[in-house]
Amino acid sequence: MLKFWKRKKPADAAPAQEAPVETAADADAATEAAAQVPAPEPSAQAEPEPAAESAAVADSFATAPEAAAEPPAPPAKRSWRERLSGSGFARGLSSLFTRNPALDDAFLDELETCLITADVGVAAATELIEKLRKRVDRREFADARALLAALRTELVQQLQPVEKPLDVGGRRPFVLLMVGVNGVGKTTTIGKLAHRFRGEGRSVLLAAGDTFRAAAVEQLRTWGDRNGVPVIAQGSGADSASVIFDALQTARSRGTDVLIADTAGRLHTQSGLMDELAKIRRVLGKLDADAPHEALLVIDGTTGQNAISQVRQFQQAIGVSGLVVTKLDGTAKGGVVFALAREFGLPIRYVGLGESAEDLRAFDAAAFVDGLLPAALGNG
Ligand SMILES: Nc1nc2c(ncn2[C@@H]2O[C@H](COP(=O)(O)OP(=O)(O)OP(=O)(O)O)[C@@H](O)[C@H]2O)c(=O)[nH]1
Repeated sequence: MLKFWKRKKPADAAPAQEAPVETAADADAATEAAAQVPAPEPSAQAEPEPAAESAAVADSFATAPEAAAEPPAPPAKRSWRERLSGSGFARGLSSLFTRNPALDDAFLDELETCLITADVGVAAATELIEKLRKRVDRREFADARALLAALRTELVQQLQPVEKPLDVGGRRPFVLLMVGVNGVGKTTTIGKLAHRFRGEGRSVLLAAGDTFRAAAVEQLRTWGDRNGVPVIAQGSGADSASVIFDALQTARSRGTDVLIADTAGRLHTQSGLMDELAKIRRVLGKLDADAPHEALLVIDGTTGQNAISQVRQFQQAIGVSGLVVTKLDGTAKGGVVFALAREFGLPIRYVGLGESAEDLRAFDAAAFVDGLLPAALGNG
């Protein structure tokens, strides 16, 4: 899980088998990789100590300085298609189009089933297929390749409204609250985000607000140490809102750019834990009426349509302002991204395409769709 923190020699870091640049998605990957060269951050020791800081907090800071001197080198980055080609969506479409099908009703029905099976959602899939069916009836497509190009355009158009990158530059500290159900990849995403923001030359502070799971604080500390990022913690069993409040006070006194607060994973049906999120928002509001500036809900991309009810419940509890969809590599079907976009229109800030730091990508609608579609016909 921690493999992305291992430092690589420059020769090792070069992409040994990088696919040739073939789409906007891949070109973007290269640009992002270049932008990820970490900039050094002033040592945490050199900053003034905050006035009121708990012993646990001071202890957390003591672990950071050495790592801060040597930020991790950027590892090789793989293309969106490489990461997404194993998804149910990509495999389904690929097997459908590679036999160069005739454009008849049976084919359109199969395509519709393929989209529904890939978690796009029944309403979205039906609507899309009906649009294509009308165009097939008007004989607009010469062959399956032409239809695939039209499908690509439709899919990109569906996702473009939610392609809204997160700008953490407007506030200082910019407070990011991470929420989500158990095991979706929240803590991993925090590690990746810390790495990303450090790479942009920003100072970062982590708040160990997951006081429910004993190992969570240690997990966060490990990532903090590796990235030269201090962690505010009070040990397990502490009040999550109090830890995050402490952290915001510290971030303000230190002039930190970004505060990322972890919270315990919770089932969206656990009302007590959902109430805790509302409390965190209230408590933060005492220091900064607008905090958190982003409430990021992390969704496991393999979850399927259950993701919809998760968003609904977290929306009610805390007011989600952005989404991260993780684990879209591997067994994820991929279509849930379209279902989420259609249902909520919430910005999809990032997607997780793997376990390494560079696999957390700023969401890019065209790159994502190109990664799902068969290369041989439409966009190879
Ligand atoms: N393949 C893949 N695995 C991921 C991705 N993001 C996270 N994971 C893995 O998902 C697992 C769970 O991640 P955590 O970060 O511990 O999840 P969490 O949401 O913090 O868990 P709780 O604290 O129990 O709520 C880990 O094995 C991660 O490596 C991703 O984008 N792709």
